[in-house]
Amino acid sequence: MGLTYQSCGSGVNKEVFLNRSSPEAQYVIALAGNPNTGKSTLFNALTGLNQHTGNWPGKTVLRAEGKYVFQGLVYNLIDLPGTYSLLAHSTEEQVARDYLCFGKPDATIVVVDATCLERNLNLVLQVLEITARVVVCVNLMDEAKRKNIEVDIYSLSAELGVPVVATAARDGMGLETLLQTVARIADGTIKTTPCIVNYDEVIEQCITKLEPTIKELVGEQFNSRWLALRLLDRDQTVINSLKKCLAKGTRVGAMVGGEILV
Ligand SMILES: Nc1nc2c(ncn2[C@@H]2O[C@H](COP(=O)(O)OP(=O)(O)OP(=O)(O)O)[C@@H](O)[C@H]2O)c(=O)[nH]1
Ligand SMILES: [Mg+2]
Repeated sequence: MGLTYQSCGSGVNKEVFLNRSSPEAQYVIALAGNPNTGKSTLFNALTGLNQHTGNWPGKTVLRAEGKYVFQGLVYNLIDLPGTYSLLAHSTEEQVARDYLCFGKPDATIVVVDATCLERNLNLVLQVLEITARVVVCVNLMDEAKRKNIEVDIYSLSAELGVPVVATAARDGMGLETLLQTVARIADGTIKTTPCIVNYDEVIEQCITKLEPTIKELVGEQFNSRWLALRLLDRDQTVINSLKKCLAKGTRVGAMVGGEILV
């Protein structure tokens, strides 16, 4: 839709085109979710920046970065493009997926739409396959209320094995609780037990065979189960990103020698 550096305005971080990690930040937090769930609205509310928002999908094309301070600590917040999956069928999906896997954020907020939870939970499960450091943010609670939709936050949290927080980002509702929860995930106070998809026996056997070799190659820094699944998919884009990451020996998303890794 022709989103350009100029059209993004001064609020959007230049990181969309040039990655600039805030050196004083203690933690890096990623914002993921389906298109149109309010990620950029949340990003703007927390950072005071002006990332593109609107009620059409696909506004955030590449990732943007800002920061916020909570209880004296600085958090770098990364607004990822909206995606329905992380299987890298599009640039947006690849940007989001690579950031979650190779950028190794300290916590990931998955923003879901309270009015169509079922569709959104597919992505939540995919994110949980990559990282356990997740907070699910059930946004648009005001819309859900208007439509008489009730969301059982406690049961959802119990089923997913990660904290779930209800918000209406446009009105600032629930943001304090969200920040508290994200802080506790980032500093390791909250340990999650994410719901992991179990595949057919033959696939699980292949994962078991592949994982030790992957761990030998990448150590504990990346999720070997998820990498095994992608290798079984023969996903060349993951292999390419992993090669880049290992060659640079650092987080994807970091600026190395003037080059952006994703
Ligand atoms: N009613 C209501 N509307 C919201 C809320 N949060 C966001 N919106 C609206 O939802 C629309 C989409 O919000 P965005 O923040 O652009 O969504 P996004 O997830 O960044 O979308 P993509 O960048 O396309 O992935 C905008 O019109 C927002 O004003 C909320 O809590 N309640
Ligand atoms: Mg957006």
